[in-house]
Amino acid sequence: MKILMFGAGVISTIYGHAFRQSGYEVFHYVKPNKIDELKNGVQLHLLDSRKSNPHIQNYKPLLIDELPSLEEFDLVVVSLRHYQLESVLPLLAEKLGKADILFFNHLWEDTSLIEKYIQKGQYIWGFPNAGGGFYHLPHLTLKGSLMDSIILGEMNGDQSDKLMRLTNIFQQADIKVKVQKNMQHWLWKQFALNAGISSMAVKSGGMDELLSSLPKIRQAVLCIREALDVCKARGVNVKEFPEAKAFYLPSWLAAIAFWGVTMTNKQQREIFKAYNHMDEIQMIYNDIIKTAKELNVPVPKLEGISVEMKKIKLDINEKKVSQTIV
Ligand SMILES: NC(=O)C1=CN([C@@H]2O[C@H](COP(=O)(O)OP(=O)(O)OC[C@H]3O[C@@H](n4cnc5c(N)ncnc54)[C@H](OP(=O)(O)O)[C@@H]3O)[C@@H](O)[C@H]2O)C=CC1
Ligand SMILES: CC(C)(CO)C(=O)C(=O)O
Repeated sequence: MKILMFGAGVISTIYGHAFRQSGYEVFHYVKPNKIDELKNGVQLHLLDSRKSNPHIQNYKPLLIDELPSLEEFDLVVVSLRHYQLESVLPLLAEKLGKADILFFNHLWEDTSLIEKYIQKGQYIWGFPNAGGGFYHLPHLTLKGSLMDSIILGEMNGDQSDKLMRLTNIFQQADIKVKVQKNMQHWLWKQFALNAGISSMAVKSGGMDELLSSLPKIRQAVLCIREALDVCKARGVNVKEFPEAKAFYLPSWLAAIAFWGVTMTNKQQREIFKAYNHMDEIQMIYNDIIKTAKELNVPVPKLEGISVEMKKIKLDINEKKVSQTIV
């Protein structure tokens, strides 16, 4: 089995490593300037819910800086920040041939963006149940978690052969697949959850500060509800997703439940704490606010964070985590 990971970001590295562990031949297509940065590999500090011990290991990705024909591969995984997608679509389309692509990231547009370049039947969407961030300690280190399941679904809800084939590939790496019938709505809902949580983390001065304060978590719950209102205005029945429905409990109860999850699920807590893409947080926030304006959805709590969001520059979490694991 030959797999191409587009890039060597957090998600591509975590799953590239998991695929290699299960015997697949994994290549990472990276920009030329990354070859030198990655030549000594990446030190992984991963909580892996498939195993009892944390995973501490050096991963040396096989790197290529020229994209070959994608038909050579059994699976092509593209996991980028949502706002990077558009810039890579022409290149992917040029190299695609008869191959299929798994997009494995957030999406806030609709799929017409993708279909300007890639036909409906040639891609599928998934979402990782993993995450974290890179730290220079000074060796390049990826701190985060890998859970034992992912989300996957055809945009039209079909149980296609492609879906089955991809499910098998993940299952052989001990990763279960939870199939979503309405992937577009699932992705919008997920984007809204991210917007609410990560913008309140910024407002709180960091994820630790947020997760250790019930009043702040309650504010995050209220922000999430506003972001979910934007999804509702796009026609999403948010209550059909249990992880979103929980935020409609009375706000203190929802806050306690959320805090409880982060206390008991140490992998999820680690993802929240190690995640450090401050510019992505800013873009997700800006996108939610923009759509709220377009659709006339009031989002006063989120708008109340605009000053802090504009000031985002430095990576607060990076400093904290580096102190704890060196
Ligand atoms: N990190 C996390 O905890 C989680 C992330 N996600 C989602 O998964 C998606 C991916 O996230 P993540 O892996 O963290 O993001 P990263 O920024 O770590 O990874 C994206 C990678 O793609 C590379 N890239 C971008 N454009 C190109 C290009 N033209 N050619 C080659 N490489 C390119 C980037 O390289 P460069 O940096 O050089 O531009 C970067 O290494 C996002 O939607 C994110 O929200 C979901 C759950 C958790
Ligand atoms: C960890 C988090 C919230 C990024 O912080 C995420 O899981 C997501 O992007 O949906």
